[in-house]
Amino acid sequence: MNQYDLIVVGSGPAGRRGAIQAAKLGKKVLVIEQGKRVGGVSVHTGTIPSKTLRETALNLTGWRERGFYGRSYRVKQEISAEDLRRRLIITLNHEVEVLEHQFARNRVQHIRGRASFVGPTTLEISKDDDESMLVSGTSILLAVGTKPFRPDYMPFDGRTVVDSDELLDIRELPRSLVVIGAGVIGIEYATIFSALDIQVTVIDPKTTMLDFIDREIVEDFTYQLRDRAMKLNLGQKAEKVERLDNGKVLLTLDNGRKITTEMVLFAAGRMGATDALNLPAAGLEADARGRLKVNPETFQTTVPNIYAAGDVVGFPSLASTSMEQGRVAARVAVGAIAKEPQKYFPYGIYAVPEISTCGLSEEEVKERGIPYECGIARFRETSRGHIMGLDSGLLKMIFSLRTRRLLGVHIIGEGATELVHIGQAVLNLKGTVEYFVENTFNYPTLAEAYKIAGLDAWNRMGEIKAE
Ligand SMILES: Cc1cc2nc3c(=O)[nH]c(=O)nc-3n(C[C@H](O)[C@H](O)[C@H](O)COP(=O)(O)OP(=O)(O)OC[C@H]3O[C@@H](n4cnc5c(N)ncnc54)[C@H](O)[C@@H]3O)c2cc1C
Ligand SMILES: NC(=O)c1ccc[n+]([C@@H]2O[C@H](COP(=O)([O-])OP(=O)(O)OC[C@H]3O[C@@H](n4cnc5c(N)ncnc54)[C@H](O)[C@@H]3O)[C@@H](O)[C@H]2O)c1
Repeated sequence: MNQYDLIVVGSGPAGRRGAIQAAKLGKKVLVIEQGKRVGGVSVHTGTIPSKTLRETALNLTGWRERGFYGRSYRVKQEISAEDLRRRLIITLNHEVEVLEHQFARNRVQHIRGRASFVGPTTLEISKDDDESMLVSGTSILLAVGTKPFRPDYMPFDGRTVVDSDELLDIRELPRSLVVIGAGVIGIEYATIFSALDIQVTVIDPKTTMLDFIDREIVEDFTYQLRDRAMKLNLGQKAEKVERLDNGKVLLTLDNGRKITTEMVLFAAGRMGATDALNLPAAGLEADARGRLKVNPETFQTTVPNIYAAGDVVGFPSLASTSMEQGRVAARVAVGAIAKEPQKYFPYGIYAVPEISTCGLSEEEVKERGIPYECGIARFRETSRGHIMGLDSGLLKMIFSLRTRRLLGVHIIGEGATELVHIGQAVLNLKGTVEYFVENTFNYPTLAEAYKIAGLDAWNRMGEIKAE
């Protein structure tokens, strides 16, 4: 039986970062991945495909130029599923190639197969050809991620009623789409398909959406979605979903309303992918959603030599945070020093328009009883915004009146997910409103919105700290 310093199960963001970190520290590392190619959900069915689809949709529709040429402007008149898939395949191939090369040059060994525990230090790898082998690791990092929640009552067929994995394989674009679940996945896909001029309806039993985002940003977002005729049925439940003989799908809502659509995307959460791991053999147990409990600083599970990182440990379930968790877990696992991560990480929602946020929302600041002031800039106030033809976009910053420090930055509009990092740096470096007032920003840029929002807050804050 081959013996390794660290065995990593899963090659998504957490697994690959963890594996490479341990290899850089001179350790003998094995990655076990059941998928045909390395990369995990992030590369094959999650982050990268959805963001590629978004970019392709925006390019082919000419979305970014519509501020100048009107809503009917299109770069390509008839956009097909094949148009979207073509670019997806090229992007994914590049991603996999880079990963395989990283594994090879760092001497990370990689075996394709499904891992399950035989004991706390031993895993069995089952391969496609029914062969299996045993491997042993001083430490084991579980980076198995999640899979879509697929309840029995949903008549999935991979064609007209699909989950977010199956959506990437559709052969034809529907003329209408109902999205069940107004979480991040549901909202991102709903707005991407709406940008393709597909009639989109979103249904969610909750009366609000994206609750972790500043309300003012969500209100602006909601206004923009309604303005382009997307239907948001919040506080409503799809009680019955039936496939009809004519190929369409009929939904009956709890208020009696009926909706007929060509396609349903069910995006109501994800489950930890722990069912195949035979956890009891290692002395571990997952919760009802398949997730593992870890020490949030070391990512150690209740079994000392077994670590878990990424989506399988729950919130925040992002590729970005998963990478960092995997790196920290691997360092602890092989006995290296691991610093605590910085307090504030950004959240990017790649909807159309995109949203990004870092730090406290206005609601959270109020809840904590911190006296505060907000500064707001609209992209249409910036020269760059004029050049780009932007008629929407908003940057909001919240400052403490006691310390003058930045508490949160919230952005909606073009480039939000890139722009947020300026705010993130100021937050983590404990900067104040003066940073934005006293520094010169490139001109014309969208980043100038920081200056405008900083001045907006500063004008109302005065120059003296509140008691
Ligand atoms: C549609 C969608 C869009 C997203 N967009 C974003 C985004 O824009 N930004 C962002 O930061 N995050 C995004 N995410 C979240 C992001 O994809 C995840 O946070 C990230 O992939 C989690 O990484 P991970 O390493 O935990 O596991 P995963 O990427 O889920 O990878 C786990 C891997 O483990 C393998 N595996 C599981 N069990 C076994 C086993 N028993 N044996 C061997 N291999 C196994 C799986 O095959 C898989 O390849 C998105 C997710 C989805 C679904
Ligand atoms: N840009 C990004 O960073 C990004 C993008 C996509 C996904 N993700 C990550 O993926 C994870 C999963 O996203 P998600 O959107 O699937 O889950 P989620 O848990 O965020 O949202 C699920 C939504 O479905 C609703 N819902 C729950 N059960 C339902 C039911 N039975 N019927 C109808 N609606 C129901 C909930 O009210 C909720 O609004 C998130 O934690 C997110 O962090 C991140």
